[in-house]
Amino acid sequence: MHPLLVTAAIIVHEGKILLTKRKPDAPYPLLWEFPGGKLEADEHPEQCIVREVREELGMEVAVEGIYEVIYHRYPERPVLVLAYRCRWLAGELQELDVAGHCWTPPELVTSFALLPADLPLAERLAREFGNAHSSCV
Ligand SMILES: Nc1nc2c([nH]c(=O)n2[C@H]2C[C@H](O)[C@@H](COP(=O)(O)OP(=O)(O)OP(=O)(O)O)O2)c(=O)[nH]1
Ligand SMILES: [Mg+2]
Repeated sequence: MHPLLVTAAIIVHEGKILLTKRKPDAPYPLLWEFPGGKLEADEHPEQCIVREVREELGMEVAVEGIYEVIYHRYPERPVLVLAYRCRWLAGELQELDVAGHCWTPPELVTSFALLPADLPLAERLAREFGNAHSSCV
């Protein structure tokens, strides 16, 4: 089966990363994830992530670049998650279409009850951002 195409936003602000909680009535309820969602027909993935962050949180973001591409097999179907680094430009954060949010230090992302596809992403964030100030030789 072809994977579902999904975009996700890695938003780093003041050294913390934004995680959102999935709504109780969504698939995989109440798990934590990076804001984002499914690519629509004829939509560029970078437009998709900007739209999803706006719809879910009311925030305007700029896409800085691709961070990671994750292929994961869920029991129902595989997904291909395009995770983009994004910068918060404007707009107050509002929980418009999420059940909660948390700004978390990069090294703690792995301790959240995340969607399974996001684990490698969380580990990479902890490695690359978490010890950025203490691992220089
Ligand atoms: N948004 C998001 N989805 C993810 C992540 N990791 C991951 O496996 N997914 C999966 C879960 C879902 O199967 C799919 C995206 O679902 P979604 O529920 O966010 O899609 P959406 O925002 O378009 O929601 P809707 O319009 O169907 O309500 O991708 C992630 O970090 N962020
Ligand atoms: Mg979503």
